[in-house]
Amino acid sequence: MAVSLWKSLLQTTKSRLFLQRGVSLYNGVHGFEEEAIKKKLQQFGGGSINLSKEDHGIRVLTLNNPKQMNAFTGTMMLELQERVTELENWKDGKGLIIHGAENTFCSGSDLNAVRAMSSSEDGMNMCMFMQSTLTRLKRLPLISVAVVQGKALGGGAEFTTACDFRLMTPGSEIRFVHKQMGLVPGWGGAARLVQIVGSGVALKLLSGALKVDPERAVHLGLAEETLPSSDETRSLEEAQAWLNQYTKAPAEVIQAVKKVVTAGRELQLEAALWAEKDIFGTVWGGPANLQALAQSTKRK
Ligand SMILES: CC[C@@H](C(=O)O)C(=O)SCCNC(=O)CCNC(=O)[C@H](O)C(C)(C)COP(=O)(O)OP(=O)(O)OC[C@H]1O[C@@H](n2cnc3c(N)ncnc32)[C@H](O)[C@@H]1OP(=O)(O)O
Repeated sequence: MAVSLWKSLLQTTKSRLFLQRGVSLYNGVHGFEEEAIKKKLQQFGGGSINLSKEDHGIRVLTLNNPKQMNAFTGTMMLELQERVTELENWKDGKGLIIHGAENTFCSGSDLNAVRAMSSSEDGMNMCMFMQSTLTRLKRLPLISVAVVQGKALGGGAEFTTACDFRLMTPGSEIRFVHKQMGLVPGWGGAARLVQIVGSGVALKLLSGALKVDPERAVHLGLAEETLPSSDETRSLEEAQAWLNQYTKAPAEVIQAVKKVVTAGRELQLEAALWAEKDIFGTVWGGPANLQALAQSTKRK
């Protein structure tokens, strides 16, 4: 009796904690010194992370540092955390498109910052900071899609895996170049890659630092499809049309859909079932549900 009570309390706590916004993956117990790393990252400026205005429940996040092929500077890492917080508080959101400025996705960490932060302490803190931000990004109750134009290298390749889906433009490539730098992914990219393509394919992509073109990415299940256009504006429009297929419903329904899928992916079965029950309770008898019940029983 006591064991089952304890177990059920643990499941509830896990499923409730999981649904909370803004929860960092790491804290002082893990040796994460968030304020110290923020101060350090502030020293490596350049570029920005821009978030467009809402358009039919969809916003566009742009990695904007074209002079360095959209490499992530320290201040871009800080701005990304701020934008994710903004998105967590976006009540009417349904979808998010992420792309890089000037027709390339992202060439990973800014190597100038990496060189200046080569101590183990800095490396671990940056790794925990980015893992935490990208985990929050992946858990957003929005359907997210990365539009890969040009190159997504190193941390850029990892970033694409923090989106629900990837669409690639002709001639683009995703490449986990970490091995060539004597590294492994540290932004959570390896763990997510295994979830997306399985451990065998992930092992090949990482150990071979393989260039993954759109055809191969679709074949491996890493990307959904190759967009027809490589032109920046047109490919964004095509991505928007692709995403529209999955966002045609009120925001609270789309958000609930994403939440049950995230729970199913991240929690153990019983905790996922608890979470699903809680999420189901937010839409049962809600406006969209009542409206659907009042209409025809035929699903077209
Ligand atoms: C911590 C490790 C890991 C992680 O976070 O998980 C990383 O991500 S480390 C970074 C991994 N990325 C790379 O190693 C890519 C390095 N860059 C390249 O291979 C090439 O630049 C390119 C992206 C293939 C583009 O080549 P090309 O079209 O020939 O352009 P240029 O090489 O002339 O680049 C233009 C300009 O951009 C600067 N650049 C590119 N990438 C970075 C970067 N990651 N950090 C800093 N700067 C970068 C490059 O130096 C050029 O600058 P200028 O010479 O001043 O014009």
